[in-house]
Amino acid sequence: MGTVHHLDDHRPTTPDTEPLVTLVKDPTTGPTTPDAPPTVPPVSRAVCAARALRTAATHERTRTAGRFTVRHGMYVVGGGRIVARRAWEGRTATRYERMLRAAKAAGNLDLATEWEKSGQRFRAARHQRRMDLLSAPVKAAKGAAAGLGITAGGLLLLGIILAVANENFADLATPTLALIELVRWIVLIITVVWGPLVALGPWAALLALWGVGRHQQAAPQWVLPACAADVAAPITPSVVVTALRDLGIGPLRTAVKEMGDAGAAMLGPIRIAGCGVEVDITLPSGVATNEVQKRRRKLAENLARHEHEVFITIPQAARTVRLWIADSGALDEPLGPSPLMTDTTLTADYAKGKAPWGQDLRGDAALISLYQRHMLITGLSNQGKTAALRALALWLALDPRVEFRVADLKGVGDWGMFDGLATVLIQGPTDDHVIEATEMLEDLVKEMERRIQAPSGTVFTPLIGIVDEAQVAFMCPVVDGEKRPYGGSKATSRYFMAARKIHNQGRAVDVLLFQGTQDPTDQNLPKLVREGAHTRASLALGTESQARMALGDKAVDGGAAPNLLRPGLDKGTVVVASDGIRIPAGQAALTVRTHYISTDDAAEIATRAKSLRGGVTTLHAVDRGEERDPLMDVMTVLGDASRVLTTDVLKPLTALSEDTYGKWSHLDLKRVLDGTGAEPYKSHGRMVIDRERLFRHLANRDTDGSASAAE
Ligand SMILES: Nc1ncnc2c1ncn2[C@@H]1O[C@H](COP(=O)(O)OP(=O)(O)OP(=O)(O)O)[C@@H](O)[C@H]1O
Repeated sequence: MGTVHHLDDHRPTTPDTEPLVTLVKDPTTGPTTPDAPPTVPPVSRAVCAARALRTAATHERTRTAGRFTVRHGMYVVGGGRIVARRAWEGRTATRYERMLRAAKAAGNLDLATEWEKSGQRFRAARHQRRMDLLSAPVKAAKGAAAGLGITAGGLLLLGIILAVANENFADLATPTLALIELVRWIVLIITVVWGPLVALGPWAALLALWGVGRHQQAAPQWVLPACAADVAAPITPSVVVTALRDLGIGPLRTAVKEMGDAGAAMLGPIRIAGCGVEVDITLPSGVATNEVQKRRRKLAENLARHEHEVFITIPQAARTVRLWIADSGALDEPLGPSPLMTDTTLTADYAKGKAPWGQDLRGDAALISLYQRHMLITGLSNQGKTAALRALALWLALDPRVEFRVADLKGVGDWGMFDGLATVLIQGPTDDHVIEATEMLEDLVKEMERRIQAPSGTVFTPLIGIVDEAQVAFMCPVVDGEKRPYGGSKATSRYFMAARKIHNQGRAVDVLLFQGTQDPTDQNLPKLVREGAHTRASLALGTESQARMALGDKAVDGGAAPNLLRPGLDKGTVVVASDGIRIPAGQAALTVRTHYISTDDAAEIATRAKSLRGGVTTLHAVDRGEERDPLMDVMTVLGDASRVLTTDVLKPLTALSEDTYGKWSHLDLKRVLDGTGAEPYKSHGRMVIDRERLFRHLANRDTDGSASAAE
């Protein structure tokens, strides 16, 4: 009850009584009454003191001061260690042995032999010096005696000359006395400064050790100032070796420790490469290249970089990894405009030319050949997939021989500029659009088969089918009259089978398929379709398994990692696996920052492409022979009856046009009637169509049509 009472008691309390805390902390103190002054148990003071002590000890200023003290103390200790080691190494063969071990660990046997020989030479010279030392005292005594004799003789001679010159016999001893006076003065000076020298000497020595330690940053990492790990730290051999040592790979750590300063023997020259540097590292035996590859983030952080700023590839040389390390922040700089925009006279050559797509990380132009290669580009939503794919198509459009058939299953106008350039342009996300896109692909298959049967040697113009947002097609649930699904990846799936056929046989007759898809899964991008593309490119993706879907196992195992691109920040950066682009030997993929061509700029390029070719008439639906008006045909079939069963409509429709309605199902009927107000509905348990409603729709449609025509 005491607790409740105190909670409700609003009388002022002195700060050090802390009644509430005391009651809560120590329920054994018994109930308190409002009249009795609150008791202050001794434990609360102890708690307060401990708390104050802890606050003081953990305060940021205390910690900084502590780190400062430890750091500078450790500089002296570390400096002492370094000086001692240097002195020791100067007198012994340790240095040669260390270098020998380093060269052996790095697998460089020639260098090891060199160091071994140097060590032997050092030992032989040292032996000689020691032997010379045995006879040194006798030589020194002789030398001293001779020196003394010469000096005394010299002084005497000088005295004689002085005595003769001054005609004073006493001058004979003057030079000797002057020397004695000099010695006396020197002794006097030394006795005066000796005291302060002895007092200051140790401090000067400590200062020197501190200087050495500070220069070498010889203190534990946790006490070093933050700027020691400067974000923009330049990449030096010692930075790379330390980063490798601290990767957490046991044998690598041991090898680097054995090598000490000589760990840099593992590194090739550090070369400037675009907006970063590149260095090859020959790993010591016992360390596999993929062990380093797996630790990309740690390596990057050890190098004071972000993960996306370090690329690890495996070049041809055995046991070697190649690091490309970006200058801090350089990858976030925007890339200049595309040559398609800057050079208005640019034309393209499908067979021999290469599309200027962007720049690789080294800053070299990334040029890609599209000749006889199917293409697949994937990525998360809004990362620049359409722009990257469209940039390639726009370059191809500058070759007037190339024919395009485009289905954009998003349909918000990203491909609108291909109107008047492509022979087919389907734009929209509905099932109807998927059906049209499928038919477009099936037409490509027919054309491909026709070309395959043509006499050998026939030259074909390139025919490029482009399906953007192809995942919409694979996920389409609609089934045709023969119960064949448009979507899915079964042997009966129409889109899938058409894509497969083009993949299998289109290349040789220049019928190609370019597909763009989003956020790949096994369902929206079936395995066989993924693997049928010769050029596979990926923008930022969510996971490594998606990266494998996008680029294939080989590329990912070789270091391709679109899943490590940063969604939103790395827009337009693609990882490409293709034999159409120059990929450095031993690498499986290339990271390309693509030039961004906006929709407006794309329209400008498309206008130029259109001027290169005669007018192209673009079909917005695939031509299925005679043009029929399904609603009018349904109306005809309904005749005078006010309501007709849907089952009774299909047959007469087929009689009207076998070609158009022969394969129609109830679903097709429903599809054309959707949105008309005359959709089939249930009457007495069976689906019917109402004549009156359809009539009303047609009447309105015709009025609207003539009204808009009159405008
Ligand atoms: N190369 C690039 N460099 C910089 N920004 C780019 C680049 N490409 C695209 N972007 C930016 O990304 C946005 C999305 O581009 P785009 O429409 O091509 O993406 P997407 O992946 O096709 O998107 P979604 O498939 O979700 O529609 C663009 O509006 C543009 O701002």
